[in-house]
Amino acid sequence: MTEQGIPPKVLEIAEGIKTMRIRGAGKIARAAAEALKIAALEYGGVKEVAPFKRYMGKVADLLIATRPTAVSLPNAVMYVLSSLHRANPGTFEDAVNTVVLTAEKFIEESINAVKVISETAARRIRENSIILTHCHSSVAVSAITEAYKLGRVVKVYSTETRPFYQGRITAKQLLENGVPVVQIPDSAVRYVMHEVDHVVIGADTVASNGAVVNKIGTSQVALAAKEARVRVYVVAETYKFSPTTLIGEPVPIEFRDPTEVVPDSWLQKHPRIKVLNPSFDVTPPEYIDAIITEIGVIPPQAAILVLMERLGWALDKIKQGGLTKIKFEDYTE
Ligand SMILES: O=C(COP(=O)(O)O)[C@H](O)[C@H](O)COP(=O)(O)O
Repeated sequence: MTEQGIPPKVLEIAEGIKTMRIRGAGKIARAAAEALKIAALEYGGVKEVAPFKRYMGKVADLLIATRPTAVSLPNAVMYVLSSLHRANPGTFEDAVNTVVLTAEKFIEESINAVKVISETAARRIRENSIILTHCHSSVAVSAITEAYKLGRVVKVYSTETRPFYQGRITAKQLLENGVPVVQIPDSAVRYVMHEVDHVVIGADTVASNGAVVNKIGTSQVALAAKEARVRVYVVAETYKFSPTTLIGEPVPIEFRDPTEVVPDSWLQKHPRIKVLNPSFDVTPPEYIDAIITEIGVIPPQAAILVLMERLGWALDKIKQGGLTKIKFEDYTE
């Protein structure tokens, strides 16, 4: 990336998100907040509020364009930049401070949310449980580890999560935390489901109707769990709830390069075979038993209440402007 005037460290974070060196909805959100903080501190333009706001809007657009599906990314960016709108800073220095302090607040609250969710989720895991998780969710790993510390987990099935194999990160982290883990191919989910007591998964986006968008294959896991009457818990911070879904905006699903699925040489050999690589899917609310957030455990159908409680400021904006999408200049101008 070669955007003019944007500090190299910020470009590096944006590139890291794009190439999935920084991945997982929570980490992406915190990295974006950190990038905004760096951008504010390293701003090299005219030291006045208006050009600074325009510059921050540009940085926001760059960050948001990196990956489309996890709403944690635009929510984090909006949380930080809307503070500029709310605080209405009189001086350039106040404006920079506002961004820096709000970014730090977001990061701190986000880390704290993971802790609260983990403690809450651990209490819902029964003694001697076998857990199944999919992909790599830092909240799910933390929640499962917390339950293990309470002596409630005897084994975790971790799917390998083709094509990017995030499940290997999950397996390694759980093992480092002392949790007995068994790595399985995604296609073995239904085979092991009869043994499983709880499915614990993360989320990239929760829609206003309680549908959960998460790593591709999550909906198949939930389907197999429903058939086997296994409870499915989604562990997700409230900034993963999407305000724009309330006005009917669909959650954009990211499609990634075919070479993540098959090697380029194979594609060259078989030019008429098309390869589809959707990165996320949607699990309908009826396949989810509870969404565990830092403000409590809710049935997916109560997602709207979380949106009103935590993202009311974004909802107000939608109502006022009748916007089909929340635009960043609405917060920064
Ligand atoms: O689907 C993924 C990661 O997808 P990707 O690897 O494509 O980013 C995770 O389950 C959620 O992001 C939640 O993660 P966390 O709980 O860490 O926020």
